[in-house]
Amino acid sequence: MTSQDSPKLPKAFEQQMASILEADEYSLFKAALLSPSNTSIRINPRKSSPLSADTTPVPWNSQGFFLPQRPKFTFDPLFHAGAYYVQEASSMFIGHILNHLQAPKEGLYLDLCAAPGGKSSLLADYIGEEGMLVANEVIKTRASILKENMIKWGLGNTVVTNNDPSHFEPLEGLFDVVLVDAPCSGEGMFRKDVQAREEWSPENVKLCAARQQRILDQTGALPGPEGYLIYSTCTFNQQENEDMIRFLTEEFAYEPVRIPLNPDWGIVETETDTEWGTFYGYRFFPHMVSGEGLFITVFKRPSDAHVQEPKKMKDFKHILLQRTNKAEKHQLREELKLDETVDFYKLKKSFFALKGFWAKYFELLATTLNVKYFGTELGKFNKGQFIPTHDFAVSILPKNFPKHEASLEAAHSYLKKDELELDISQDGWVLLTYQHLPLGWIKNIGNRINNYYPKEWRIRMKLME
Ligand SMILES: C[S@@+](CC[C@H](N)C(=O)[O-])C[C@H]1O[C@@H](n2cnc3c(N)ncnc32)[C@H](O)[C@@H]1O
Repeated sequence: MTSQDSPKLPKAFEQQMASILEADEYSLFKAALLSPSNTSIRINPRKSSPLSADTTPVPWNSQGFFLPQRPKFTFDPLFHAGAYYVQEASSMFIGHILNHLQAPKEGLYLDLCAAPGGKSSLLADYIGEEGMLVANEVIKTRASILKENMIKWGLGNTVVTNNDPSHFEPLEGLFDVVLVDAPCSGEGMFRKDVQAREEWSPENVKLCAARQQRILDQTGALPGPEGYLIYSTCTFNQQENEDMIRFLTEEFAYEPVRIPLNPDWGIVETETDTEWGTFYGYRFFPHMVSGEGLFITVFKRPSDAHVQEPKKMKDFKHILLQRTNKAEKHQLREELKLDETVDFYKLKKSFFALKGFWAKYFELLATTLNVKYFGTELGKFNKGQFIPTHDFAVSILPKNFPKHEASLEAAHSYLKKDELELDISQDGWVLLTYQHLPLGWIKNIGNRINNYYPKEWRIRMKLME
């Protein structure tokens, strides 16, 4: 269904917005909310691929681009290679915030409400090789989607967890940046999502605000000294936005942070007076910005806030995970040509890679939270032969394997998990690439080429002629 199929907005919502906006502005706002939304993507800077010429840049994020129309992403092999993320433009403002804060790249970041992973992929880009991100999602099925998206993004700097915010309590003072992109009443998504309009009610706004308070109450002490908490919603009402600034600053010591804006962007700054000073919020209204509705605000912990420094554990006791021994590390480094900065863990027989610097943080997280994924799952040895995973194929780790560049047709066959007819001279594992980006593994066994694309990820839709 498109937004035009159901042009009605809830009456009480209209009244609420009419009290937030001036009368002449309100009609522009309503018209924008009932018009089709833009499509935008954020490119993966570590998997560069050519962009078509007819894109327009997102003003506040140099990796973001508007597309002239919405393509069928499913049929674009680069989408499956993790070359870009389809992300609504307003959300990309977090990149501008991080750049302005000069938040430490070698920091530990938490995205508390992370699925499907748009903002996590942005945080992962920002910290790159140096930092580590915990991308958490409380709903199990959504945590699986988050995991898949972070694997495709391929940076190997993320731990995906499936926990309630209350489970983070033992980790107070551990994080440099915490993002709470809270579940909300979704008013800013009305033009994209008709269901959001149908589910909206003043009672639901109240329920959402109560849930946001609970989440902030459980999260407010997680950033360490001079750490940041970024709170965002995709809704317009005061209860879920400015009232949360008041709540957080009543419960926890925080300092205000002001983010510079270019007036051409059309973003509205709001001021909320509290006992601790004036705090700033940033509102994205669809009639003023090229993007969906969003509210975002930034808080800074004082320098005397509680800090937690994990100690290196003598033993790492976990029901599923094990550290690797010297011989295993040596074997993996030799086989995969990975450098000394990479450390490894073992889950059953499969090996995972993680930057060694983060090992003591990871072990604390793994013994506190329900970890669904971390770093990059590399593969296992079977009778001395290394069997690589798909995750390794699409990761940015160096790969010491032969490559074969696929045509668009061959890439589609591969992604549908069809039988492949390719002219390949090398035997064994071969990395199939499209526009030089890895799509996954194939294996040449002489009379046949085996397709190792993950069954659960295969394209099921019929390709158009
Ligand atoms: C706005 S969405 C997150 C979008 C995501 N940050 C992104 O950019 O792709 C909010 C998320 O919060 C999760 N959620 C729902 N109830 C929650 C709760 N009580 N505590 C924490 N997260 C919750 C939802 O499942 C949803 O994935």
